[in-house]
Amino acid sequence: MHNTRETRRKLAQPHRKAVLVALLCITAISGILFGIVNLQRANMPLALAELAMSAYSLFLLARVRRTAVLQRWIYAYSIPFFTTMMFALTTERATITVFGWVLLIPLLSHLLHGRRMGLAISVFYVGVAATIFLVKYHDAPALMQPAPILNMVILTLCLVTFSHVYEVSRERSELKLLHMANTDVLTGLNNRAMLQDVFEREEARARREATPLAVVVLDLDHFKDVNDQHGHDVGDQALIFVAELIRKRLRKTDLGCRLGGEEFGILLPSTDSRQAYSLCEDLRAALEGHPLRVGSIEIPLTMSLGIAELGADGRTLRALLASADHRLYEAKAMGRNRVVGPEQPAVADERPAPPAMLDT
Ligand SMILES: Nc1nc2c(ncn2[C@@H]2O[C@H](COP(=O)(O)OP(=O)(O)OP(=O)(O)O)[C@@H](O)[C@H]2O)c(=O)[nH]1
Repeated sequence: MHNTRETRRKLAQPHRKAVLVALLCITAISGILFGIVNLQRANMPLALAELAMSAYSLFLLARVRRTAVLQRWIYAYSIPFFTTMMFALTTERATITVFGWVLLIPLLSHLLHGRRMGLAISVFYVGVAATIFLVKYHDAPALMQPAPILNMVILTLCLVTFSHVYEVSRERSELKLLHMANTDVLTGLNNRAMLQDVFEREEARARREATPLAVVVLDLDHFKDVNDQHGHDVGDQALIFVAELIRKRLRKTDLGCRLGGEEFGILLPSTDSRQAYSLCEDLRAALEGHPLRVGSIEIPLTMSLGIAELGADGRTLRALLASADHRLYEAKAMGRNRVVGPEQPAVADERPAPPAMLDT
């Protein structure tokens, strides 16, 4: 249920903001300096464009610090900035050194727009700059030699490539770190931090769309005995086995996680407590019917489950986990290997107690 595109955007936001703020400060100062120099050289169109870019940067600087729509302001800055650069290249009095600024485009566009849009913007503006260069200097024999042209082409290609590789690798590393921060190392399920994140999003959606949402807490019965009788490694295998069972049974929109120890949590969007009960019963019966096999031994396992529903049991994850946990302990108290939900209070039933070997 993880939206990678949205996650990438969120992860990149602080970097992009920092780069944009730094750039706006540099543009505001250098716009004034170049504006003054070009006024003295009587290059009015360029001087005015530079002073206007400087004033615009100051205006954006006041906006971007608190904006919730950073990407729009990034476009609002980068496109006029790169276009002004192209305009500067076309002016009669611009010296050849102005083309040096073009080398900034691949770096800035990747830092501001990410790998895809950054590459597209780089290729477009570098292409425009190359065209201006050829139109302007096609009859300058000193420049139209293979060596200077090769220098410029290779230097530009290097900058486009390095900026792109850097951005791709930064994105991958951040996604990997985020995945590690949200994953339980032993079982590969999500952890409590991820449950909190997803709960906030799903609770807002449930409120907006008036749909139900259920939270389940489940705990292995007499798990201490598994560790004591078969060792900690086998206990770990049992946890992985149960995690796999949960993973297989859940929909893509559900979220299974390990809360800690032998306790697991499940978030079920668009699911009321009756539907959650049926899923929990399936899980309970599946574990009861499939003992863990380690070599030639079979280790019977059972679980107890408690269900809470958004609204009736509270609106925060803490309140829902507390209700589900409370019902889980009712299930334990009633003999274990059972499900207790708001609609199905704990009552003793005819189901056999968990395997005797684990009851020792
Ligand atoms: N192998 C393994 N054991 C763990 C892990 N985390 C917690 N445990 C063990 O899980 C056991 C939990 O024991 P208890 O809290 O007494 O619960 P229980 O034996 O399942 O009893 P009930 O919950 O009352 O049915 C302890 O022995 C912990 O050491 C883990 O990551 N791996």
